[in-house]
Amino acid sequence: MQTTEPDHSPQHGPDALSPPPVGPEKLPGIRHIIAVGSGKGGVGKSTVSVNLALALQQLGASVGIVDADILGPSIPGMLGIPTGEPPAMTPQGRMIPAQKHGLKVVSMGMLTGDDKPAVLRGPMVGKYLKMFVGGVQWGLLDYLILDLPPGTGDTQLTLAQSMPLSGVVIVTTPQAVSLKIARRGLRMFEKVQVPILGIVENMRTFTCPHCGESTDIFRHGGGEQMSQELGVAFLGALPLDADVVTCGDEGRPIVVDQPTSVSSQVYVTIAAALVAQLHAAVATLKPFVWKWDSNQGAPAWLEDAVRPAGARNTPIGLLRRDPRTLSILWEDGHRDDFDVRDLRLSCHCALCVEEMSGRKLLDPKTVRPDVSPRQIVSVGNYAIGFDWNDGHNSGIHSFSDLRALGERAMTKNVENV
Ligand SMILES: Nc1ncnc2c1ncn2[C@@H]1O[C@H](COP(=O)(O)OP(=O)(O)OP(=O)(O)O)[C@@H](O)[C@H]1O
Repeated sequence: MQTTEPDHSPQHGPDALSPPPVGPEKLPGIRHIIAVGSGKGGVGKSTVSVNLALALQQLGASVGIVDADILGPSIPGMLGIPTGEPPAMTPQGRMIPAQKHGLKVVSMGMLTGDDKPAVLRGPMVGKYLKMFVGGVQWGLLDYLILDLPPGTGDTQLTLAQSMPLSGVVIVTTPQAVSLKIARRGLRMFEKVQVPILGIVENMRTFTCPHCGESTDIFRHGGGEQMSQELGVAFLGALPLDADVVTCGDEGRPIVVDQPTSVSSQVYVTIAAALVAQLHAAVATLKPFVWKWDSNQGAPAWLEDAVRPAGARNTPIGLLRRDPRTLSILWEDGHRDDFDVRDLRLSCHCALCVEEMSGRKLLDPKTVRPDVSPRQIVSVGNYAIGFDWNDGHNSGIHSFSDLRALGERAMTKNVENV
């Protein structure tokens, strides 16, 4: 039988210290299901999952965690939960999760033990995953964290398509190779319409405990740059910290063992940013296919979602102001009005701009004055794609490009005054 601690987890709902989680429950009793993923292995995804869960708990939420790495479970070890002891079951045949440090936990490691590999075929992995989420007596949870295995394969797709995820947090380290793979993982989630809640950069700066000098061993700021490029929130950067390893190995995660350490404080900041993102996500635009002439399928215009500290690259409204003008309202309250022909001219797809040199291939003289969109579609939560009435339909405008375009136009107008 799996040992469980008495339930010290905070109360669900109005008593919580953090802003109450918003939105309808994703599963009965569970407000938000949040996947934590990465492209590359070993970037600290499980460490982040565990400490983020504990930091959310510190903010007053009740939190569960599923070790969705069915083939290589590591969460029991990090939390100090004995492995190979099957969990207790309710009379109705639902699994009772283990409890440690106030978190409710389910992992394949509890069934198989640490050193016995679970040899399962793809469909079985999917079945276990569904059981670990839907077949568990979770009780009331504000957040259920799913620690995904690395990669962009079957498990991630099964989860993304079969679970009502509130979104995914992507963990990366600052090296180029990790960023590249994280970007691929991010795109996969966007393709299957899972909101990206933000990027966490792990192992950024190492501060020598002897001399106090800081070194960026794996470079610096790549995660932040990626978030800007893709218009995705940057949740925070964690230092490279030897104590994180020791704490993880000893089953006492750093947020529990050293709550005042720099790492723990960053975790609490990341948890708060994640909660803010979930609030914002409730108000963000839903996917759309928008017929320009008839305005059928027009996306929302959510003025109520404007926040002074809102993201610059997150649109909260798109509007056909008149047949020649597309307005975009950004979360920080700024509005851009784009002439649709200017948007056609600014297309930078491979047909309009030479990829290697950046040389413009599109001659403005060849673009008719009355060019306008036939259709505009959302592309993940980072861009829109245009189908133009001149037959061109390969261009995608990312929100960060559109915001920059609006800014350039504004500067030009000021210069011309
Ligand atoms: N910020 C950090 N500073 C130092 N070490 C860290 C940090 N984050 C994680 N680690 C260490 O890196 C190793 C890998 O971490 P972890 O197992 O969390 O990665 P993962 O991405 O989940 O791996 P996998 O791909 O196997 O699932 C562990 O030894 C962990 O203690």
